[in-house]
Amino acid sequence: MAVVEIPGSKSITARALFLAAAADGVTTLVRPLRSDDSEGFAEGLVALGYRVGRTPAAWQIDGRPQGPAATEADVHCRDGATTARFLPTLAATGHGTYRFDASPQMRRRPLAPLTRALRDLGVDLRHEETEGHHPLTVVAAGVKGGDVTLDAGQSSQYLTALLLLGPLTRKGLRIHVTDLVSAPYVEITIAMMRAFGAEVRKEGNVFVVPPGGYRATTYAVEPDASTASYFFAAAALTGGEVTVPGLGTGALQGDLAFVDVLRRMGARVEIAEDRTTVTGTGELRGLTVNMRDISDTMPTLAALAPFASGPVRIEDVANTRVKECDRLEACAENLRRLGVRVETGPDWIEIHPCPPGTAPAQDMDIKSYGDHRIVMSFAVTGLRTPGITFDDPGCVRKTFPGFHEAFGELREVLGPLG
Ligand SMILES: O=C(O)C1=C[C@@H](OP(=O)(O)O)[C@@H](O)[C@H](O)C1
Ligand SMILES: C=C(OP(=O)(O)O)C(=O)O
Repeated sequence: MAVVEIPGSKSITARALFLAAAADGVTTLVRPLRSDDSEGFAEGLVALGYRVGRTPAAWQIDGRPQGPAATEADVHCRDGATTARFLPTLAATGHGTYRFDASPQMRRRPLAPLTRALRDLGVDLRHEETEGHHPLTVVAAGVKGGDVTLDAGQSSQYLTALLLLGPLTRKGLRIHVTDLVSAPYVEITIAMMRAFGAEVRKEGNVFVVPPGGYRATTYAVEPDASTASYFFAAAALTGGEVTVPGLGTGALQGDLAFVDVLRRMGARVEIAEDRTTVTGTGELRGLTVNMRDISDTMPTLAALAPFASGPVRIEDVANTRVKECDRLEACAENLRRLGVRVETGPDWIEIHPCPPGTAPAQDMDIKSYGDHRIVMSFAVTGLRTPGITFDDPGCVRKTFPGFHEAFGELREVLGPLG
């Protein structure tokens, strides 16, 4: 049996940093995620003139309800979509000229529905090269608020950014949402806004956010449920047992529902108040599953799928094509490289049973496309597939710099495999 301490949630750390920066007072963030995404977010805040004190155990942020202290800033958002979408939105609440850029990978990812909505709210936002992409400049003069329409069918992060903005506007916001993916992330946003003293009401498809700002608090970050998926999948695959403390019945993150998928496949799952345990039973059935709500765990399931006794079909995951890479094709290509039969459609992938390495494989070097989740997912495949290597193992730094060490330790505890 293995007890695995998983680092803090990326999504919760990003939201907490935004909320703390906008709050009235000093916020202490306990067990924040230390990774490229969250460090990038914190450094973005520093570039905007916020004071962020970082020790290994906690981060302290001096809130500024009036917006950034800097009147000019050049912010690099790295690979982080939460950084690239939330920080320009926060900057709009201030008074100054703020330029944002991102890595080549993040520059390719869209944000047009959000920038259109911000413009509709009167924000002066200019794209430098391509409409709806970084780099961009916000010439900020505060946000009045009012009604706005948003299509969040490509990313829920557009809606999260506007919800977080709501209490910082003069009149509040009424956000009319025409479509929404990754809905559980919006629930995280709303729960955390409440923890920082703000209110959100849902009236049908309209999210109503009154003005009033945020109150500073002490906030403990839960472990990252998407990161935990690799460790739970390892238990299901190997017949071992993995317990993750800190993720239980009260967890905010929708991605914990990945364990329900493992349960449907045959694993034993116990979700207690403060921990979740997955035990492999030797049985791993195929299934058809809709992963619209939990699509960050699509690659985890795809990488596990060839070991199932029947086909695994994952549906409604079109938006995984606009993540760090086109994840549907990246999963398919890597599985085919290992000799597995795979089909994809616009928003689905179907994987047929065939333990990787049993068919004559042409290439055991997994192509990561700079995507942390491709590497972490295929590390699960590697538990039962001798010889797997990665072209860019270090890209796990985005959310879990210590992943390979932690996964190696688990491998030791699970014992000889294969
Ligand atoms: O709001 C968030 O923290 C996130 C929302 C999801 O993105 P989409 O809404 O773009 O699917 C998820 O994939 C991402 O890793 C984190
Ligand atoms: C899609 C992801 O990240 P983001 O959109 O926050 O860059 C992810 O972590 O899987």
